[in-house]
Amino acid sequence: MKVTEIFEAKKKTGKPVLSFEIFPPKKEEALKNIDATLEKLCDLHPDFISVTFGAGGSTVDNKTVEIAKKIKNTYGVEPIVHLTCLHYGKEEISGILKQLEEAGIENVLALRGDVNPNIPVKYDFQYANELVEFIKTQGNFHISGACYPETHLEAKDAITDIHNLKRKVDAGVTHLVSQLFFDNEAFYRFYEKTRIAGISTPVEAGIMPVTNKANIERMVNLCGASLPKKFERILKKYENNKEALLDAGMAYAINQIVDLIANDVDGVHIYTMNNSKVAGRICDGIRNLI
Ligand SMILES: NC(=O)C1=CN([C@@H]2O[C@H](COP(=O)(O)OP(=O)(O)OC[C@H]3O[C@@H](n4cnc5c(N)ncnc54)[C@H](O)[C@@H]3O)[C@@H](O)[C@H]2O)C=CC1
Ligand SMILES: Nc1nc(=O)c2c([nH]1)NC[C@@H]1CN(c3ccc(C(=O)N[C@@H](CCC(=O)O)C(=O)O)cc3)CN21
Repeated sequence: MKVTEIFEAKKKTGKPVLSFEIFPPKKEEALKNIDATLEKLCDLHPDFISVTFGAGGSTVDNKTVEIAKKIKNTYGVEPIVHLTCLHYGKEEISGILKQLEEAGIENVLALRGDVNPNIPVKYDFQYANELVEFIKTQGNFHISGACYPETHLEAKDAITDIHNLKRKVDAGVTHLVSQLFFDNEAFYRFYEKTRIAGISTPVEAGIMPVTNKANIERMVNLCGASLPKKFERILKKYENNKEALLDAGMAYAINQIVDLIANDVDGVHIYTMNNSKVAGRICDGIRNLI
């Protein structure tokens, strides 16, 4: 099923779409555990699960398609396959799309991807909208894209970023997933701007539950998300108490999601990142809201 159809069906129920994100583990050992993780995540009945793509290098070692197939065929959940294009060329992307078509996987998330200084850039694509245009020529895929409630770090300003987002939507993106954020007001302001710009696709809110301080700091540096005062106080108070920080992080994420749902958000995308325990705790907290 295409993601657009999932949004249409969910809209009729008055409930938001719920999705998770996972990554193919790098270590052989973790790869063995992925089945147990997938089983637990799929037991929570998300509407779809997105699977990240390597930053670059060999497409042969890339486990993304294999994991997406498992999500679809073994667990009956719809997968979305991320595709990044800075470090891949047209032929490689085309090859992966062929594999997806053969596997009956219809949904992709077209990303430019982060710059990896250790891998040479291929110059077939510079921005995600170019990847979207290329995918359009390669088959009948539903294409999702990323968006930035607090503006992409490399963008000149917020207006330019929204104009670039509109270009990406005009190229064929029909669903947006937001970068992670901790301040819902920033998301609401951004959502309004997308409507003013003439973007009418559903926008899912990206929520990253705090599991440890180092991880959050790394992600905040990479994404440029602002930290509200009340969130900073939590991080500071519990930075040396792993269990307490996890409890507080769960409560914060659940609180954010409850507020988003109360404000009729189209969907919530949880950056669960292979942590089924965290996904389970969050779903427990919102069981009657979704
Ligand atoms: N779930 C995930 O894995 C997510 C990953 N990301 C990462 O965020 C980064 C950016 O990816 P995308 O949003 O796909 O990139 P994008 O190509 O849509 O935008 C990247 C930057 O280039 C600008 N830009 C876009 N199109 C342009 C054009 N045609 N001409 C000039 N400037 C343009 C944008 O304003 C932005 O500053 C990547 O590193 C991606 O991997 C972001 C969100 C979620
Ligand atoms: N700029 C940007 N790049 C991204 O890759 C990205 C975003 N933004 N925004 C949201 C999601 C969140 N992402 C994440 C979040 C956490 C981990 C993580 O916990 N990684 C583990 C293990 C990594 C591994 O084994 O490969 C870690 O401990 O760092 C990974 C990707 C990827 N996404």
